[in-house]
Amino acid sequence: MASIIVALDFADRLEALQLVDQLDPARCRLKVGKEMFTRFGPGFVQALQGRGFEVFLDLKFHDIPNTAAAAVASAAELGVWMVNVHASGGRRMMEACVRELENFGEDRPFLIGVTVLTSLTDSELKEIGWEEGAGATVNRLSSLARESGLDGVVCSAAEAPSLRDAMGADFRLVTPGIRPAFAAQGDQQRVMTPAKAVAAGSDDLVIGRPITRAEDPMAALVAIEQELSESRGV
Ligand SMILES: O=c1ccn([C@@H]2O[C@H](COP(=O)(O)O)[C@@H](O)[C@H]2O)c(=O)[nH]1
Repeated sequence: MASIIVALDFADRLEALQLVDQLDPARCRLKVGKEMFTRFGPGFVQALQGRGFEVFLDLKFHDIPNTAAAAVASAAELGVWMVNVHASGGRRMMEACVRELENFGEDRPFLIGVTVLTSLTDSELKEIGWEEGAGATVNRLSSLARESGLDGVVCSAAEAPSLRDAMGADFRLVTPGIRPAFAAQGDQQRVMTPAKAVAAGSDDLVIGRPITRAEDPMAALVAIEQELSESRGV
């Protein structure tokens, strides 16, 4: 069954924790990204873990192999559930990260590769020299990530069906850019509703503002859970 990962992007630690304290670790995981980690550091991750949550540390490392591998090891020491690197950092960088995580045995976090940010369109990709467009680029970077030993990728749900076919069932597809019908698209470009994302083959739905910026965040989460149950015929 697909999981929900709530993206905590808050400038205020207390505001984030007020939301977290209404959530149930049995029903969702939490994502800490660049904003909150830069402001509040490992202590914030530990505060979430102390409340029983599994944490996806979404820092999207992209650096030379030695530096990226050391950063991933630091995340593993923090005991996070999942950590990520940019697949465009290349094979040697990803392989170095995988090797480093072998030191953590079965306690290691999942390591996934960011393919093409869900905020990017084909024309924006052309501007940075990625001429093939999102679909083909995501396929290519996902193959590289799998060959390098990663557990899965971050992609948009629009790319999930072809990746699921190509990569098989045990390659994790983590999809941000989830937009329920009631939510604004904002800066996201390659978006999909929760039910369609699951039908497309997503394993983990990363959902931020549709929940965190809703007038009633818990009602928004319940509506999303209901959409998912109905799509499963539950
Ligand atoms: O391609 C990517 C990679 C990461 N993200 C992150 O996911 C959340 C999405 O939040 P929303 O508020 O639901 O848009 C956010 O933290 C991003 O940094 C992504 O959106 N796309």
